[in-house]
Amino acid sequence: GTLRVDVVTIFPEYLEPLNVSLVGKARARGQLNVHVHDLREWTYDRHNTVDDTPYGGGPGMVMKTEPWGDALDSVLADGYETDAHGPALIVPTPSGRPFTQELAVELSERPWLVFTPARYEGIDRRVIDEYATRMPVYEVSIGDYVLAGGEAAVLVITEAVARLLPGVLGNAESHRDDSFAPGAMANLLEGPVYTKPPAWRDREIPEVLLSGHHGRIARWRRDEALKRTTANRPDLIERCDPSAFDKKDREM
Ligand SMILES: COC(=O)c1ccnc(N)c1
Repeated sequence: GTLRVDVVTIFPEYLEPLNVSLVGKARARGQLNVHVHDLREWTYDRHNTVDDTPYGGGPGMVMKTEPWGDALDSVLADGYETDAHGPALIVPTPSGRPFTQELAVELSERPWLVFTPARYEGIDRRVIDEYATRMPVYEVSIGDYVLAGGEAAVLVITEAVARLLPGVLGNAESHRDDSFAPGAMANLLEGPVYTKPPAWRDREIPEVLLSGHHGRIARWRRDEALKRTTANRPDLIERCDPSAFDKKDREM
């Protein structure tokens, strides 16, 4: 089915990239419906105020409840079930759960994602509490760093989810060997890749890749993946399951 994505933001122009490339094609094919809403449409004062100083003091500003409540009620007014077929609220925040390929898969199986990117200091907690009574709320971080707003995270999450939709990625198989994809490659980074020409500036292709020997090629790729994971992500190494590779090799 079609995935519906709604984004409520004070920077609608930031989401323009969702109209191009992979996500743009998925939209054109009707696999994805993206609606971007300007939060300021739901402000009624002269300055279109969306934030205010934090109770309890402290730096920065917090986004106010009323504009969000009116905006989300309007977005959800299209009617929705409150079960697995209904919308989920996705709140990008540095204090959220880590966004992973596994979470991307989980979100890609839902019919409707409503994103509420906010400024760094966040949205008044009562907004999340209010909508958590009607739908699943995913507070999601795309990494251990702080952004000025959550819009870039919406682009990241939407792209990671959209490419998993059936038919959106040309080669359906390419999910299987993704870094982090479940199965033998779970928790392993992909190794080096090569294509024509066979020689470039005196640099040639590893012989094994030209051998046509699929078993040796798979083993070489596994070893290269293990090398790269050890180098770049030692935290993943103890989680990966090399025995799964042996099974895969035996199949070869
Ligand atoms: C304002 O949002 C953020 O700064 C943010 C959102 C999601 N992930 C992050 N690492 C930061």
